[in-house]
Amino acid sequence: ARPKSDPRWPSGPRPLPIVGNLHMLGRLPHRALTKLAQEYGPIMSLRLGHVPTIVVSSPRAAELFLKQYDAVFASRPIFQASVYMSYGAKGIAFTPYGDFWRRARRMCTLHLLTQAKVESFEGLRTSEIEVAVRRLVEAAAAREVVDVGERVGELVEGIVFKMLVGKSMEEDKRYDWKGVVREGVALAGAFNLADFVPYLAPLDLQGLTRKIKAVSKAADEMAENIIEDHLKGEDFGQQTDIVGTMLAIMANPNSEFFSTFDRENVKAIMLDLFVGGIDSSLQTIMWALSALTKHPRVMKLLQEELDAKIGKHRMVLESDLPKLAYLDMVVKETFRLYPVGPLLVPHESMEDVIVDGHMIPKKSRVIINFWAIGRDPNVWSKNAEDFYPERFMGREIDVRGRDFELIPFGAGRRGCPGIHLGLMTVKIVLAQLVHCFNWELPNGVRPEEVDMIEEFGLAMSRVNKLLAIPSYRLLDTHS
Ligand code: HEM
Repeated sequence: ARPKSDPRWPSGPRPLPIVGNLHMLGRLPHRALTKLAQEYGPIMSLRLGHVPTIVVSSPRAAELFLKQYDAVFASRPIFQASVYMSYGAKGIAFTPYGDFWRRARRMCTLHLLTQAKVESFEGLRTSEIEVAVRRLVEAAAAREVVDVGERVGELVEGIVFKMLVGKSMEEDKRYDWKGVVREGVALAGAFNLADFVPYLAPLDLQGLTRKIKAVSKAADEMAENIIEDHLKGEDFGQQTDIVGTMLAIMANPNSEFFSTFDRENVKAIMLDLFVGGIDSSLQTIMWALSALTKHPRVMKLLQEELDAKIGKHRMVLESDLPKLAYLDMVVKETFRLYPVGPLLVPHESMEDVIVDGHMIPKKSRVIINFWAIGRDPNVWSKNAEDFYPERFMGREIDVRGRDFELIPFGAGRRGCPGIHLGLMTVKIVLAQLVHCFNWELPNGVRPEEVDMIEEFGLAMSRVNKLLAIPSYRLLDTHS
């Protein structure tokens, strides 16, 4: 089908030969697409290279694509990154809809990423957080300027890695684990020309495919080692970490997942959990801390809530989290303004379908611009650009994919299966860092000067470091 010739194909900017509208995306595609949608509407069409693409930019339109017609749009396009990093799309996140994807995802939601499984790691989180807090107390005593991202990075990587594979990255000197995961995330999130103009793929003009191949080789060796270490472990079957649990389920003849997945599937699923699980939580915490540093009024209110509900004589416990209503609003406001997945992950249609009067052909790519929705004054009123957590007061708006004005985890069949883990990590780490420390800006930097400049990627991050001097604010033995 040549969508252009169908009058019901949604309107959009005129494509150029070969590149289509790719050249219009720039370094910050979520912003460029938001501007274009202001001209062409909440269901707009583009041609990215050769690929017919629909961009969705309002809550109502998102609900059509992710709820009403979710079954049609629940597939994913295959990217160069999925070919090499996921063994030909054998994982979850970048795997087209089908029987395999359904079973892999079912295993995650039934066994690996359940609320109960997430809660079972409370002890691990507590001890990792205590180590990080202790180190920060030392920095505080020395009035040290800390690179907040580095500290939070170590902490979150430590927690998630231990949960996934049962040990820390530092214990295993064979690889630069962090480097591999970080590079994998960066490459999986890049717009690769080869994904849009197939006949240019062999030229690899941006050099991305070469880099993808190199990092997948390292990731494969790492994954092989993790699997072997688990299978050889004397406690195989008793291991509680997520990879150990997965391998035990697959080896159990009574499990519905017995012999379902081959070695490459196991590695691909595992790598998806690394790529999906670490940076998303880490960058969300960084955006929240940056916004709080920039807005001392909000920081003060959050610390007052922590003081009132917990008191200055102890650290935050996970069981305190449900009592922290203002923290919940701060986290929602962070997701709204600084979503780590501003365009979620691309979807692909599995059949021709008419949505809201528009004919959308099979194999169209669908981009949900949640960044545009989060900043739309028609949805959030005139102060949409302000960091103002109070906007959620008394409003039943949830992040779990039910309320389409706030979908940082996506929604529907492809919505994030790691949502419990993500929310838990973000909330407990953020609460603890704000409860235990004041964060003062160094060298006379004023709060309003903290910049919020973003870099697009699979997990959108700050461009510049956040530097601050912690000072301990609890009245206990650490001081
Ligand atoms: C703050 C934390 C997180 C955020 C904001 C987040 C956000 C997202 C988003 C936006 C998507 C795509 C949804 C769509 O396409 O409609 C997604 C998918 C996914 N996420 Fe997360 N995520 C987070 C944490 C996690 C964690 C902790 C894990 C696992 C360890 C995880 C694993 C995945 C996987 C496997 C998918 C692919 C699902 C599929 O394609 O079926 N995420 N996430």
